[in-house]
Amino acid sequence: MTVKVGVIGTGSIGAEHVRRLAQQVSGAEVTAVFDVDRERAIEVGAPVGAAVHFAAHDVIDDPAVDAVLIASPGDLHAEQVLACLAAGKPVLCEKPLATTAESALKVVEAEAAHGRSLVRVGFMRRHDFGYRQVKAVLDGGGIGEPLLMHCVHRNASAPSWFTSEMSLTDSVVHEIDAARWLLGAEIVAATVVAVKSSPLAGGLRDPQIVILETAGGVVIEVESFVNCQYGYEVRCEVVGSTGTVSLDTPSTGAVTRSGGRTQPLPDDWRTRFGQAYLDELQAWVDGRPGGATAWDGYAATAVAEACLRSLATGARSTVALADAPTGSPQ
Ligand SMILES: NC(=O)c1ccc[n+]([C@@H]2O[C@H](COP(=O)([O-])OP(=O)(O)OC[C@H]3O[C@@H](n4cnc5c(N)ncnc54)[C@H](O)[C@@H]3O)[C@@H](O)[C@H]2O)c1
Ligand SMILES: O[C@H]1[C@H](O)[C@@H](O)[C@H](O)[C@@H](O)[C@H]1O
Repeated sequence: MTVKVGVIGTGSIGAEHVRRLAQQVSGAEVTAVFDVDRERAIEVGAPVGAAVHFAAHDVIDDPAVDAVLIASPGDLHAEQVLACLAAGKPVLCEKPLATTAESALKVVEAEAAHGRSLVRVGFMRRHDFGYRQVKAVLDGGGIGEPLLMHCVHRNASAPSWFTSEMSLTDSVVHEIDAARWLLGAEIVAATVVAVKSSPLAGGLRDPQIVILETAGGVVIEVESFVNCQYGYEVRCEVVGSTGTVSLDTPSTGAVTRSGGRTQPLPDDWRTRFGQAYLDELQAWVDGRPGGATAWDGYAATAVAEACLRSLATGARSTVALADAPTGSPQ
């Protein structure tokens, strides 16, 4: 059976998802798209034969759409996911699920009322081969008891409209989700530590260091540097009671010759996580379990909110998650 997908938002990642769904994911086709930038929607949707609609709800209500992928700006996600749930359609929502914990919780509650899993959140690192290897070692007890975690998340440069807050809600939110998933624990507190800003960061607080704490006392230290200049780099290391496990930058194409060794770096998330996005889409279309749930999206947003409070005040900020509603897929 072919899953007919409607896509809302055909910007950078929306266009990539449309292309993957149409060309690389088996059992899927893109039947409808919408973007407020109509020319962009036509440019992306027409080559794959999708109907180009005039509103998001036209995509959601289209009888030729079985499932919806949302890749619009983050502040629209919760409302659009709620509309998909009202129509009873499965939805893959790009991160973040919502920009406030309150609106994310409404999504969790609306899904629970359906009593079945309809929402996936695009935390694609859960599908990345390297991250999955780290997870397998941790789950197998390969390093004993996890004690602390170091994370590095660097982008070569951020767009002009990027803010210090977005370094937390757009970038660090990936580490928040990855840490929760890898460690199997909720994060209970966040502290943003003031560090010296790069003179090339255009006035942003950049880099930033964030200290997260889990319920079981594991401390996660995250560096987010969105104007590091040199390329895209995502790394992490979990230190356990009997060893460590690390995710390094994939080292394909390293050149060793007289004078030294050079290793190419990905330009950005497109190249570094290309296979993870594809695996995420294929798993979603196949209806396979795994991937981030609405609850995961809610928890990540609640922790990101705590980061924002800490950024504003300089103080440690605690996270108080609501009780999961009955029937909510975890
Ligand atoms: N998982 C990842 O690694 C990853 C990577 C990139 C982006 N994202 C997320 O995907 C989302 C989109 O990011 P992007 O980089 O593609 O941004 P973008 O600005 O390139 O694209 C957003 C698109 O949404 C459109 N849009 C604006 N208002 C809309 C509306 N009301 N309805 C429909 N479309 C609307 C814009 O015209 C634009 O084309 C963000 O939430 C971002 O955090 C995730
Ligand atoms: O929206 C992007 C995307 O989520 C990338 O995966 C991340 O590395 C960037 O920092 C973020 O700005």
